Amino acid sequence: MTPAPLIAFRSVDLAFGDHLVLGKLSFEIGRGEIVCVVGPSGCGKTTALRVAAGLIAPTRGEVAFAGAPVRAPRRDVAIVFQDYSKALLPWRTAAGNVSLALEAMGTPRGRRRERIDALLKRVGLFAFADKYPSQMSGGMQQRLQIARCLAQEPAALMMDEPFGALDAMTRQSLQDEMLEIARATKATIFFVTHDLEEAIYLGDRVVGLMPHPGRIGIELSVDLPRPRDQVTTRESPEFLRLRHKLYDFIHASEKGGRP
Ligand SMILES: Nc1ncnc2c1ncn2[C@@H]1O[C@H](COP(=O)(O)OP(=O)(O)OP(=O)(O)O)[C@@H](O)[C@H]1O
Repeated sequence: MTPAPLIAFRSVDLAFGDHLVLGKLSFEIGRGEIVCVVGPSGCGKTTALRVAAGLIAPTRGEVAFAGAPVRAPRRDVAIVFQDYSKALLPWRTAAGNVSLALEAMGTPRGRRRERIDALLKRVGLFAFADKYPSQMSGGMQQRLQIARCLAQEPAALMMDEPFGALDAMTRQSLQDEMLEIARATKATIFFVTHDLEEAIYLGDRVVGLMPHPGRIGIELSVDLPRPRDQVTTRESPEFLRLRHKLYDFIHASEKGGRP
């Protein structure tokens, strides 16, 4: 018997006024699975993530989390936004930003320091505990946002273009750090990206949405060995085959037809 999915979209419609953004969207994400969602601009990727996170309610249908309908944001679901500068408090140090999440969780004062140190170590920022976000690079600020999310000990991480604002080298190192975090924490990851190669590199599965309204256009299993490697994985024939399929899908769906 296959285990019950952690996240299940069940025929989700989402309309903003009379604009139907998601139409009968159905797909599932298993526990511990990394599912990357791609699709042309405006097809509803962010909207799907916001529905799954309980930030917006579906117009029809439901998203279930561990079998229960999602009706509001959950403590065990953390969201990583692209815009780290808005997600962090500029007047708090790195340690202070992580502490905020622990305070919200009700972690006793005496246990916070140890947790903060462990979380900052996990994202390679231990030496920067006393620095303010403005004293950190974009990549470091994004790692700090991730550390703050991990403080929630989330069962699922919802990541909306988290590396979209970073340069190529920083992006690759954060991809690898994220994969290591996923391996170590066994968190389930719903990852939205424009970058088809990023989706294949990270994912166990890639879901491509078609627009008007947003719905599944393609689902690809990524049978590439882990741990993945920025050079050999990206050069492998299977990676190139998947990339080809996804590019064809995006081009066709941008033109409005199925590939
Ligand atoms: N709060 C809102 N009110 C009205 N319309 C919205 C709202 N949020 C999103 N939309 C519309 O819903 C559609 C899907 O937006 P969404 O941001 O989910 O797409 P996306 O696939 O993530 O796009 P992108 O790749 O460009 O980030 C767009 O047409 C957008 O204008």
